Amino acid sequence: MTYFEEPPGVEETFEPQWNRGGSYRKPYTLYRATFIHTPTFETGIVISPNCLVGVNSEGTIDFVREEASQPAGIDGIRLFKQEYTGPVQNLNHFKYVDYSKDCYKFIVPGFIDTHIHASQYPNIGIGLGCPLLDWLNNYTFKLEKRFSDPKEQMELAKLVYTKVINRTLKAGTTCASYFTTIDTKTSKLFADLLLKYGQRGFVGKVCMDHNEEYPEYQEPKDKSLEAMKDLIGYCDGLTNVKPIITPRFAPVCSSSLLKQLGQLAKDCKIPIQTHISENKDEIKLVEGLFPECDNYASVYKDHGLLGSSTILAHAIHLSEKECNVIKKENCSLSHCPTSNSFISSGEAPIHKYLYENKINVSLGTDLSGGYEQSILGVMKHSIMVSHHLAMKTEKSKDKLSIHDVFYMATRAGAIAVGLKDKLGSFEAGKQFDAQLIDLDAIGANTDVFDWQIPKNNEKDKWLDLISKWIFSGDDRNCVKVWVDGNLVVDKLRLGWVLV
Ligand SMILES: Nc1nc2[nH]cnc2c(=O)[nH]1
Ligand SMILES: [Zn+2]
Repeated sequence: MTYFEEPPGVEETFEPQWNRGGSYRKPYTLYRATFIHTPTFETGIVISPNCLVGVNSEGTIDFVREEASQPAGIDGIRLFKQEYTGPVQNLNHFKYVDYSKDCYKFIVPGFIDTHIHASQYPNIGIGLGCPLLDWLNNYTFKLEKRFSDPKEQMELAKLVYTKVINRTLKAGTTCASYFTTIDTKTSKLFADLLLKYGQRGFVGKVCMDHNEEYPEYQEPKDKSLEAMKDLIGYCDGLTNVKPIITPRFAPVCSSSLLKQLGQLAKDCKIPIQTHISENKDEIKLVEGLFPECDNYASVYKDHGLLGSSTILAHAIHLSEKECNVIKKENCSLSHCPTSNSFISSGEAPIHKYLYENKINVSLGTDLSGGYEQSILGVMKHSIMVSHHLAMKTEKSKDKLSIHDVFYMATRAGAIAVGLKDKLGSFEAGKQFDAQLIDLDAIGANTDVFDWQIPKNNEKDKWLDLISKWIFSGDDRNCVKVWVDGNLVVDKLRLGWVLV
């Protein structure tokens, strides 16, 4: 038997070349650490100190042994090997990474951001105080249009898309459902960059053919459909980078485009993302444009765009009738509270959607309506917005809990992007998409005092630490990130820099 225990910081580095068909094989790796996840909505947060997780060369979790009783280090590994009955035939060479002795470190699933506009990244923090429709016309369409300008598009796209992928990855986002722009060439470049940096992602070339307020930014219906098909072909055969059909939102799409996109999604078995019910003026606009439809949700339903692979972003002002349609169609919502506050769109009643309507609700940064690139920040803001809602409604049950937001950031996200069997928690058969959190990371804000350190698996103390992480932590606490078992961010490695 050979094994090597590596000090934190000198693990394998990411080599992206296998993504388009290379043959790199990772060593079988055993991770020992405190693992924290929400396997189901009902279970709540499960904390497993001294847990042993085996990850095979495909990055798939081979087994999870909770509260492994073996001693850490070589003795434990010898014992483990004797007892191993998993599917790997020849477990002679493996790597062993042990974080269990460090009480400030724990491993959580990678975050899943279910609504983010990659092209809007440069506009973070810009446009404060502008309501949605003005914000789109004054800031957003202008920036997105530049990605179609032959004079600057490739340079601009490379600059912006490289930054947004790396910023989100280093904040623990292992998978995201992106909007790009109406431009196909730069959307393809975006797919290439996801592959290059190793983030799992959905590429949504924006489809819109009816932009009355800003006619310079739209494209003819047939061109939009052809471009979408072109992108679908481009992503064919890729495992971690997939296309997603993206009618921007009903006000800028003709009925015919919506219908044909619904059909395309069905024919090619491709997921769908769009916006819904974000702003009251937007809702009035939709009523005027689609008088034959019952409500905003019905516009999408009547055009064949609702189903279990549909992500609807914002959903702040839904009627009960619309909630019923969304539940019946098994769609997921993406809650974007930082954006809803920044553009002052409203406070979505997420507790009600989760517990009464039983709709799957995930989280989105919605850059750059949202100013927060990290899902950890969105978790914090979700709770704060729910407290404001509860003060307004005088219903304390409107408040979201730590468990709710942890679940929404991980498991609910996996359900929303159609990867519930593959991502979102630590179970045998799932991919190892994970982040190592260090509350004692260099430069971090999270001060943990002696009496706050959990001993003997004290669950309440662990929950306090998780709460401390959500409220006073940030991307500095996320020190390593794995996608498919590949280490794609390693801030413990000497010389690590953000691209
Ligand atoms: N927040 C937000 N809402 C939208 N509705 C339609 N397009 C957008 C967008 O880019 N951002
Ligand atoms: Zn959006």
